[in-house]
Amino acid sequence: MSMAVRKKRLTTADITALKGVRPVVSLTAYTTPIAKLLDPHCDLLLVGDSLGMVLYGLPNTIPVTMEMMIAHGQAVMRGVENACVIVDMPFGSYQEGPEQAFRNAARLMKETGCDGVKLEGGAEMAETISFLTLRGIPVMGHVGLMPQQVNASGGYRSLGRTTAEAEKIKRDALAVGHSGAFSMVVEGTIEPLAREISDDCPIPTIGIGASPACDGQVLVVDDMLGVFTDFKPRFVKHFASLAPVISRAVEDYAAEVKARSFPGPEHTFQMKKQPL
Ligand SMILES: Nc1nc(=O)c2c([nH]1)NC[C@@H]1CN(c3ccc(C(=O)N[C@@H](CCC(=O)O)C(=O)O)cc3)CN21
Ligand SMILES: CC(C)C(=O)C(=O)O
Ligand SMILES: [Mg+2]
Repeated sequence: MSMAVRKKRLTTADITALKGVRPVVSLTAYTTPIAKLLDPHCDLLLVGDSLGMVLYGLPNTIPVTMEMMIAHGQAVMRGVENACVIVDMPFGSYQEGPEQAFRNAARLMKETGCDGVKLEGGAEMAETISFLTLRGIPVMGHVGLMPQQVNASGGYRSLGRTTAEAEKIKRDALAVGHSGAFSMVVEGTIEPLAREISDDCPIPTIGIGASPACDGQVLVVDDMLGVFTDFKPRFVKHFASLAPVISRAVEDYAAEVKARSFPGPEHTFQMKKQPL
């Protein structure tokens, strides 16, 4: 007798348990077909608010809404059977305090079926992270370069080069690390600082522009595939260059339409052959 066995998706607890075992593999995902392609190879898929810049052409992540995060969270959930799925809380949906954060995080969980949420912030967010985790919402932290602070920090630059800056980020990481968060993103920090944080925090650090010293890595999928090319930060590696592939395909299509060589007979419907 054989039973159909379905392997269960990774939980946030499974991600935490990977610390000290092997690096956590993570990428962003925003759509069902891309989630299906990434799912077998990734431990964690992040529905990042970077979708505002990557999918919607916005100048930064500030205008991203709950409705956008819910729509794309639902799309990604339809494509996964292995990876843990985390949805970014957008700017303005959690900074007022723990109650506002819980209300919006619960909405993301209920309406998408995701495994947890991510929010940006250091020591000032530790109380909010504890409030959510104690009430059943797994939270991923995000310290170092925090893109939702772009209007306060005046741009996207790597951090931790001065001792004052490094000490603040260290304090932030430790506060998040002891707040109940299951894991945290460390973004845009120098290697020695990322190593110290990873050594001293009890939860996995997932780096982006934060060196190989982290307990895992994450990249924006459109960056690593070479689809999104408006800017290329130093930390991005193009594992493929799809932009020119897409351009060439569209160029060929345009030429064939103009030449009437597409659609061909194999793409064309005809009347059934009738008996004479
Ligand atoms: N497509 C995309 N990829 C990302 O990694 C990403 C987003 N969008 N949107 C949200 C934030 C913004 N991020 C960014 C954007 C630009 C740089 C950048 O241009 N960095 C330069 C300068 C670094 C410095 O001055 O220290 C670099 O060369 O890395 C870094 C992070 C990271 N996140
Ligand atoms: C790159 C990750 C960490 C992120 O926050 C995003 O994609 O929005
Ligand atoms: Mg984000």
